[in-house]
Amino acid sequence: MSDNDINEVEHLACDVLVIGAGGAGLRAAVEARLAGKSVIVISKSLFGKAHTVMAEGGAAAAMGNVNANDNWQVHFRDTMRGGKFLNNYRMAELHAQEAPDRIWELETYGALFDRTADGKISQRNFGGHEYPRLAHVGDRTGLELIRTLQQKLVSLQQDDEAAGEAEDKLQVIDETTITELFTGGGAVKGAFGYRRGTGRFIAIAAPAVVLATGGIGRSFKVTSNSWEYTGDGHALALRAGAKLINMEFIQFHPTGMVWPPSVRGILVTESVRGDGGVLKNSEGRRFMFDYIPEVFKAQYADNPEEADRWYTDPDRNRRPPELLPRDEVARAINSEVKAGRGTEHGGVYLDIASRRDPETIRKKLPSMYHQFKELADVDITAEPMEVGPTCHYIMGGIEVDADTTASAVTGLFAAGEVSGGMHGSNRLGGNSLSDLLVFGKRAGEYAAAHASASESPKLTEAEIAAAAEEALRPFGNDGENPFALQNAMQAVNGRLVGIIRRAGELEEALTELAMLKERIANVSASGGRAYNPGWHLALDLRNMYVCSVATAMAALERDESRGGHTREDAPGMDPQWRKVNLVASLDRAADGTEAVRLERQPVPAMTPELLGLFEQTELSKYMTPEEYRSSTTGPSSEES
Ligand SMILES: Cc1cc2nc3c(=O)[nH]c(=O)nc-3n(C[C@H](O)[C@H](O)[C@H](O)COP(=O)(O)OP(=O)(O)OC[C@H]3O[C@@H](n4cnc5c(N)ncnc54)[C@H](O)[C@@H]3O)c2cc1C
Repeated sequence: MSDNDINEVEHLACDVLVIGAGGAGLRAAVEARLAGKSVIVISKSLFGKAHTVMAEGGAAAAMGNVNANDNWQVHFRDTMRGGKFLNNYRMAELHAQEAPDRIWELETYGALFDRTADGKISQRNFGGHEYPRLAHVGDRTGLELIRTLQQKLVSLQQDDEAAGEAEDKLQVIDETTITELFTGGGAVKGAFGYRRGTGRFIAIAAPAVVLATGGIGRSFKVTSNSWEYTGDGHALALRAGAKLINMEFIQFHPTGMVWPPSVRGILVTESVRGDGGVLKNSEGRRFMFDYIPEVFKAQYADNPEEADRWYTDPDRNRRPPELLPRDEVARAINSEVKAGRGTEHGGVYLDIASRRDPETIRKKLPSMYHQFKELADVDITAEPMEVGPTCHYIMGGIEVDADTTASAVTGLFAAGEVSGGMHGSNRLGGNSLSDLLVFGKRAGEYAAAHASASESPKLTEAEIAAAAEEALRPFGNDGENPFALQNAMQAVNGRLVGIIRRAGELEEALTELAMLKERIANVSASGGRAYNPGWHLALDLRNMYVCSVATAMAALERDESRGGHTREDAPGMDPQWRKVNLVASLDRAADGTEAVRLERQPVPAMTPELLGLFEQTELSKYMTPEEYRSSTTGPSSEES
């Protein structure tokens, strides 16, 4: 394409437009194409570079390969406990029921998981999961998942070619960022964006759009997330009229690298603890025994001997407290560092060297071995790692119907990390890869069905011109540099909306964010449109901003502590708050200014059958008596 084409908008159309080429987007695309629809998949980064590719530990699915006692009911229970019972129970139920099929199906697409001695898919232990449950490929599971789904896409394209399809029925357009969704009459009708390499605009008409854009981690400085995670899908959905739920719940993974500064935040997989690693403070104390909360006391060992026996005899011993859900471990590390028992660089020690032999460590954790060797000059087979909490995942996201993944906007679906509800207040490790497979498939299926029942929409020149004008606005501004503004926003979030929160600080955060609003509206970009990261960030900033405001507002409103939301001034869970979802929407004034609105919405009540999977004594720790008394008296006999 010559530079002369730069001002010509590229026009495309399809039945199902999938925004995002991570696991959720690719799984949705496969399903929509299998349903006979024409599909376009858009990816902000290079194809194959999505967040999913970074996933290390594995995908949780109750296949029962390593412990035959596992089944969907146990997985459901673990997921609800991990989310502190704020989960959309129907999503958690579908997820637990369908995850095994989604994993087995991946094998039929060509995935090669690690095996047990008797040839089944191997499953590893992870925090909050009662049994070994994570199907994995060493510590590079996401890479295999993406490789497999990409291969499936290529095979579908080859099928189309062999069938003599004149048109390209399954297109992948990478290095292209969507900046607007087009809507009309309460329905989505397409999207607008730019090709990063050239700056040329692209407009795609589609009656069904699946958002699969991942998370918001780049709003924080210390994060395991890559540059793409600027909350684009969350913000696009809000602007289109959809709602976000429970944006206050952000997962700070307990173990990110803390040293050297250039790699601070990069993830240290939970598999290190799943495979025997323990956390120690600067006094050499294995401190997690001091932090087992009341609600988990029955399931976690209170002494090192029992904890260590669990690795070889899980049926007769309780789990090590290093494998508590992530929110608990992150808070414990934070407390140790605050109490002055941290390491030189402000973390704690994660020690696998003294617990497993070097060969086992290198075999089970090859990426971790190389990561520490190359980035920190630390040999994890001989010395402990220094680790600390890092912003990792957002549990909040687009409010969707559990079965169909439909948002409040007709034709707009969402799956994967960008959607909310499934994980409640805290996600268990491994439950994201299975979530994106289960709900990615459902999104593709229901988006295809919606497209079948819809007319092909038309985009007007006026709405395309308006989207182009908005995208070019930073070039006409005389404001600040986008990188400086991103730093400022990250500083506010890290300092005032981080792992431990207080009402006064959240109010301060909202005031400081409000002051940033004007500056972000006036952010400027210079240079040309081809490969211009300053311009790209200038456009991302307004998305990060709106997500940050939704998070701070919800964090201020929820004056209790639950999962990924800890209020120092409101410690402990409140059963009344367990019944509340905080729902954010966007009000738009005539002059185009946006304001986030927050409302309380009741959490749907669990069915008696699902309530019956829990002991009433356990439910009483989370629920009001009226709620848990409607349940029967404990786990059904279906389970062993
Ligand atoms: C280091 C690391 C390790 C992890 N390990 C595990 C694990 O072991 N198990 C587990 O279950 N979870 C793990 N997670 C979490 C999990 O990987 C993610 O939550 C999950 O992969 C998200 O998948 P997704 O399909 O929703 O989105 P992603 O994989 O994040 O993909 C998002 C896609 O959207 C595109 N996109 C974003 N914005 C736009 C836009 N405006 N226009 C066009 N495209 C856009 C991106 O380019 C990308 O293609 C890990 C996360 C990290 C960071």
